[in-house]
Amino acid sequence: MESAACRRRASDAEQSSRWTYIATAECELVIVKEEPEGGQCGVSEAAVAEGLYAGHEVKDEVVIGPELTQQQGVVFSMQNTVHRLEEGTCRSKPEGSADVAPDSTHTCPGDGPRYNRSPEQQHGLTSCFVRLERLPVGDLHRGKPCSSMQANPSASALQGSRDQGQRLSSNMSTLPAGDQQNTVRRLEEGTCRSKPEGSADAAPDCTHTCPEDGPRYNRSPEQQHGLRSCFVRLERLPVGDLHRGKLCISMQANPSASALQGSRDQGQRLSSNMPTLPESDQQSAVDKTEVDPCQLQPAGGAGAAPECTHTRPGEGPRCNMSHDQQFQLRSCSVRLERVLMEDLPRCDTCLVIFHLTVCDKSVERINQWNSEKLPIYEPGLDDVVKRCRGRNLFFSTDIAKSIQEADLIFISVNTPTKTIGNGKGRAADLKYIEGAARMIADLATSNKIVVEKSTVPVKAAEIIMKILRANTKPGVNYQILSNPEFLAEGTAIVDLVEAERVLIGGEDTPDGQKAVQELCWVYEHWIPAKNILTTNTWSSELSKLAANAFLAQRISSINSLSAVCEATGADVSEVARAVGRDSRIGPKFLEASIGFGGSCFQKDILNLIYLCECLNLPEVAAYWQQVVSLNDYQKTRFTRKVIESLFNTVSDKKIAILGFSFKKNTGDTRESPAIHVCKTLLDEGAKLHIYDPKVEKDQMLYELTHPYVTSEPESVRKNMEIHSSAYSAVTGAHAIVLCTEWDEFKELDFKKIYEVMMKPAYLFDGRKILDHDALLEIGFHVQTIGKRLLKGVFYIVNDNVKCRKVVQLSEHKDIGLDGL
Ligand SMILES: NC(=O)c1ccc[n+]([C@@H]2O[C@H](COP(=O)([O-])OP(=O)(O)OC[C@H]3O[C@@H](n4cnc5c(N)ncnc54)[C@H](O)[C@@H]3O)[C@@H](O)[C@H]2O)c1
Ligand SMILES: O=c1ccn([C@@H]2O[C@H](COP(=O)(O)OP(=O)(O)O[C@H]3O[C@H](CO)[C@@H](O)[C@H](O)[C@H]3O)[C@@H](O)[C@H]2O)c(=O)[nH]1
Repeated sequence: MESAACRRRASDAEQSSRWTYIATAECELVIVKEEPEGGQCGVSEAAVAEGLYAGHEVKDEVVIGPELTQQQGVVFSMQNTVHRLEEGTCRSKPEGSADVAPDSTHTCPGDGPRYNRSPEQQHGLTSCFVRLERLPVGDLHRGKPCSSMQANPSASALQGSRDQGQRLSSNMSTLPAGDQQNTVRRLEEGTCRSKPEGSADAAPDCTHTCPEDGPRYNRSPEQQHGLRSCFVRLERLPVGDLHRGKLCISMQANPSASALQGSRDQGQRLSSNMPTLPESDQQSAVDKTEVDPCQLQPAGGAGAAPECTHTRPGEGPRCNMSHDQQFQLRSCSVRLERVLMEDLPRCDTCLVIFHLTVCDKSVERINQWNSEKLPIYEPGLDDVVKRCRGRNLFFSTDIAKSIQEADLIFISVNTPTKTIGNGKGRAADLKYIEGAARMIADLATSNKIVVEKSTVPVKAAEIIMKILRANTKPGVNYQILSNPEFLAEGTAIVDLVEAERVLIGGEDTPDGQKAVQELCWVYEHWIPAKNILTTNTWSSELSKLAANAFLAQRISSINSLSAVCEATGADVSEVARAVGRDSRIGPKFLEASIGFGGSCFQKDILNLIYLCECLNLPEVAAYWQQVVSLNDYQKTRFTRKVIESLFNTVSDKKIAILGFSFKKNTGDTRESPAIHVCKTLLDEGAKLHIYDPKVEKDQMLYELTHPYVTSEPESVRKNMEIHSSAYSAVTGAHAIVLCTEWDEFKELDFKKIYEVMMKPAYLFDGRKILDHDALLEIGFHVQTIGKRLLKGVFYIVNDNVKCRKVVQLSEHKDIGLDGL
């Protein structure tokens, strides 16, 4: 497929002409008007006239020359900004503007008159849409050319420039877009290895920590200060922010050249009213200002402006503001932000700039999302919700309103395995997807991009498409995209913020590709463009199922080998390490366990199997079926080992279960292998004492008394006890069965535990996380996955030499000193 940058240009070019920014090699930015039908892939006549493009010439008013390269990507990333401008502009009346524009072609929704603006006024406005943003985390370590950072645009260079934002990024433009962020890192960490003008020679006392060789140069604080501006990056504002009409008042002001003169740190200058706030609050300040800029009564401001012509409803009086005050407000509304190095790894900005409303038809869930105790446990999630809820993140059951207001709608509803009817036990139940699509069709009143986020069988987007397009209202168009989610529970935030890849599939039509680019643009706020893959819709849907199938297949493969290890004396961890060292195989997802769990793997492979059966591909279906069957075998094999080791009966024995969630760092119990273990032991008459750091009591009861698990829920309730600590769960137990790899289990005092258990004390480590030698030494009988453990007995040979005699632990007999 052609590059995203090029496609974006091409799709932009299909629309009417618009403004764009072009950077010159001399670190100047010029605004030119782009004439798509004349230019090739975005080069305009004006740009050629400016001498910006070697090899391009104008013939008969048509630009002839080579296709633009990726280098211009950043330039194009600003186009939407500008585009918006022209599209909606503000409804405030700019000074000196004509009255209500009779010929206004503005398409911004909502009421109120619009005003003609002279090109100059529009130019002034463009700077409003510019936003300085800190740079995404992922790209920081590459150490690309420093030379572009030397330039510290002088005050005079800024004079007369109305669009300071552009100025600031002026020296970036000579680098390919993708590399500009790397530049930034160099700056602060090591500074540059290029010799800045007027600097001392290689710094003897250089304390720079930047790795790699080459001399470094001292920079005066001034030079360093100057460099700071390099951290600033221009970005267009997100779609969601643009229709709200919040920015109007603050956009009138166009700070004068003199206001800029003498400022070395334009970034700060632009956000001049921010530094007085604690840094962490600067963004909220921006929001607050946006919420109601017009009603601010600035210190020293005149009273309500009598001639105020703002027409937005529901607003109080507006205040006259001095030029300076306006300048301050302006920078607020525009959200010019200083780039703070310490912010970089956190990616707050990307959470702040989009307005998200999460809707669920479950009132209970939404209430939980709006409460202090969120409905799920996920590391880091509380912080994110706390920071964003009520600002740009909202949880609501008002689905109608949310659908009507949104530009993009993500369908993220559940897609469980069917439990009845055709395809029962394998096919995905798409009733929730269908329900969501019908709701959108009923409620939408404007164009929507509908994004299929749920994991679905191939061709599910067609169902959504059919429903939406069969119910389309006049003036409402839909584009349907597939954008599967690859995050894993327990690491969800990191997986989202630093996604290795984002996959977007769309229709291969101009409108489809335009929608794809809109979504790409959203992700590009924090994901490097090279990590965003675009495909057709069906490839995207299938890739999600395939990814999960591959991951699960690796686990089943290593689990199958764990059985071989136990039978032969090989150690599955060593085998996994050796095999995973082959870069073609890789080390991840080779951890043998009691079997994979979670709401996705089994469901999605079954889904794939069903698809293969429907496509009359029985051999392929059988291949993937084996991954699930092996997983069942592994769970059964482990539980059987527990029972056999305990003299083949667990009836009335007290068994402590450590861990109930399907993996560590989540409270999710869906398809947890612990359920299988517990069910089997309960069926055998055991008394279970369960502890999990994050799973609630009710959730365990729900899972173990579910009709799929037992026909005697009362008996289950009687035979299980849920504990709030591992120590209380193990007291008096015959055996411990560790089902989840929670880190805290590694820290337990097993000597203490051994003391309070029945003897012989058995421990079954289903996750291979404990120190088995130490446990054996304490006296435990230990069994684990993929390794035959030897019971060792130490005895004193002389004063300080310890010798260990090993005895195989296969015969279920307690081995004391007499047995040696
Ligand atoms: N959980 C994960 O880690 C994960 C990761 C990747 C992909 N996925 C996929 O994402 C989808 C959702 O997974 P989940 O774990 O969040 O499921 P979930 O069951 O926890 O949540 C789905 C929510 O959708 C709500 N819902 C259903 N129909 C609705 C409608 N018409 N309107 C509003 N709300 C509706 C339900 O009330 C429920 O709260 C699934 O397809 C899953 O395969 C999940
Ligand atoms: O080497 C391994 C890795 C995992 N597991 C187990 O496999 C299950 C699934 O783990 P993981 O994949 O880490 O968690 P999920 O949240 O289920 O995430 C999977 O399922 C999601 C939903 O589709 C996808 O988005 C993710 O990419 C995919 O990893 C858990 O029981 C793990 O204990 C192992 O037994 N051995």
